[in-house]
Amino acid sequence: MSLVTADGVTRRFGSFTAVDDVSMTVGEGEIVGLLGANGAGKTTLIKMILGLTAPTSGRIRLFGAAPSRATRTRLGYVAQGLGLYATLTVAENLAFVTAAYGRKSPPALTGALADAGDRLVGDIGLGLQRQLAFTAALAHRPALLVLDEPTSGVDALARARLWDVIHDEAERGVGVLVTTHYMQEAQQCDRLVLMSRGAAVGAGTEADIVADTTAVEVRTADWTAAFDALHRAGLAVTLAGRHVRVADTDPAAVDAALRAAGVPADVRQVPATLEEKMTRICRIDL
Ligand SMILES: Nc1ncnc2c1ncn2[C@@H]1O[C@H](COP(=O)(O)OP(=O)(O)OP(=O)(O)O)[C@@H](O)[C@H]1O
Repeated sequence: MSLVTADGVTRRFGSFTAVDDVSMTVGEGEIVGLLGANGAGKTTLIKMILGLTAPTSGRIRLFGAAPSRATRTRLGYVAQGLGLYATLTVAENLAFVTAAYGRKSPPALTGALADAGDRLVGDIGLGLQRQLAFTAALAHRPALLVLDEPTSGVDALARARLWDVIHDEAERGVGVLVTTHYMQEAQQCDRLVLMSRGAAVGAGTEADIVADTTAVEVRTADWTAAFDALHRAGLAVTLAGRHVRVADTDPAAVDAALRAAGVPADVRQVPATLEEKMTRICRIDL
């Protein structure tokens, strides 16, 4: 069953279109990633799915019905700003959220959160705050988890732990909608929706999205000179090990820039990575 269905959803703010005719679904046990540059419309789409903002046109269905107080009790939401109370303790925050969802007692705190139970949330680190926000969002056993940039600002280990929780929930049948800027996180999703300037410009698996997009790989003994020359030519150049890669261009343009700088190199067209596909889209956004 589809937990979320967005059907041709548009949201305007005055004459500005923040979300433009987006259709998407999230099914049971599915992790759907929402990707896009800052301002692409991800948070606005999430707010419409949660029922916090009404679409200007189009239709949202949450558990088969229009978003409402009733549907809201079946979802867990971790906002970008986490929505915790800095002047309450860890335990008090959890008790408060649990009560707000009408459950009698909060779940037992475990691990580092248990050790920090009596500390004010404002005094604990961001990694632990994010862990608490997850625990609070999951306390009432929601059928759908909506996560807006859930791991931004936390270290790699804490990020991996949070993703373990996300995968565990999905395995129990919970649907997950997650926005992220991290390509490694995007690769953990079952499906992706790419947003640019409010519109969904790509959808499907990573392979579906990258499709036949290509990048250029440069092999050379003098990769620092090659990187420098391509950067100065205004190309989207990155380093992958000692290989120089250039997104959103063709071999002829790269060859010309390298020749002009007098850097001998072997230039070839290769399949793009997801990140390079995103670079392409984000450059269009600028
Ligand atoms: N209430 C509002 N009034 C006017 N414009 C808004 C409002 N909310 C969002 N916008 C605009 O809509 C666009 C999309 O914003 P949104 O927050 O959805 O993007 P985003 O993809 O979530 O970006 P980010 O990753 O930075 O949060 C932005 O240009 C933003 O300024």
